[in-house]
Amino acid sequence: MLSVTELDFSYNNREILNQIHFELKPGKILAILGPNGVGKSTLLRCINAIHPPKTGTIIVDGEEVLALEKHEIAKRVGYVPQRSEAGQLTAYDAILLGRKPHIGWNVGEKDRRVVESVIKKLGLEELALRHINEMSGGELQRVAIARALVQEPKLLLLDEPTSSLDLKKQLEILRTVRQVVENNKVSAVITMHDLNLALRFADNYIFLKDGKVFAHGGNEIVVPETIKQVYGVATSVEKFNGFHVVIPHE
Ligand SMILES: Nc1ncnc2c1ncn2[C@@H]1O[C@H](COP(=O)(O)OP(=O)(O)OP(=O)(O)O)[C@@H](O)[C@H]1O
Repeated sequence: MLSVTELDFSYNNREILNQIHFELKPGKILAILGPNGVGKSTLLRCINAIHPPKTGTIIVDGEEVLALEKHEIAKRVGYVPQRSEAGQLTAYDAILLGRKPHIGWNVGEKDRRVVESVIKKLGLEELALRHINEMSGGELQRVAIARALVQEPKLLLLDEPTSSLDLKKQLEILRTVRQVVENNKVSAVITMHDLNLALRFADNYIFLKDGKVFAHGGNEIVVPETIKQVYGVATSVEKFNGFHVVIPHE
C-alpha cells in the first residue's frame, strides 16, 4: 500500500531526512516516533508531496505520488496537519470540503451520506452547525480528522492527532482510526509523542534519530535500549492489562 524508498529532504540545504526507507501494508497503522524537531512532520509532508523530497520514491496503492497531480494525490492521501486553519465555516461544511477531490462542487447524495456517517462515528453531531473559528483546539482537531476520513483515502497521514484531546477523546479518535484502517483496508501513518498510545494502537513503529530511521519494526523494537538512545531517557517496558506500557525512571 505505501512504500517509501531512499527519501532525502532538506530545507534550504539543511538536511532533515536522510535515506528514509519503509513499507506499510493495508490495514496497518505505523507510528512515527522520535524527539522534537527530528523531522516527523516533515516526513508526512514529503509523503503527500507538500514538500517534494530531493530524492526518493513514494508509492501509494501502486502509484508514484510525486508523478500525480495535486487533486489525484488528494483522492488517495488524507492529511491532517498539526494545526489546521479555521475559517468562517460550519464544521459540517468544513468536513464536506473533504469530498472535493472526488466531486468538484456538485455535492451529491452519497457525499452527504459519507459526511453524516463520519460525523456520527466521531460523535460530532453537536458541533456540526458551529463555526470552526469559534472552536477549541480539540474540537477543531476532531473536525480536521473527520474531513480527512470523508476523503475516503487509501492512506491517512495524521500529524499528532491527539495532541489537543482529553484522555477519553484520544482513545475515541485512535479507536475510530483503527476501525477505519481495518474495515476499509487503508493504511495510516501517525506521528506521536505518547509512546503508550502508540503501543496501544499502532502495528509498526519507526524511531527517527538524526534524520535517519534508527529502528523500524513491530512491538519488539519498542524497548528500553532504543528509547534510551532516541530520547536519552531510562525506562522500563512492562505488560499491563494486555498492553505494553513505557514507564520512565526519571
Ligand atoms: N518550513 C520550514 N523551513 C525551514 N525549516 C523547517 C521548516 N519546517 C520545519 N523546519 C525545521 O525542520 C526540522 C524538522 O521539523 P519537523 O516539524 O519535521 O519536526 P518534528 O519531528 O515533527 O518536531 P515536533 O515533534 O516538535 O513536532 C526542525 O528543526 C524544524 O525547525
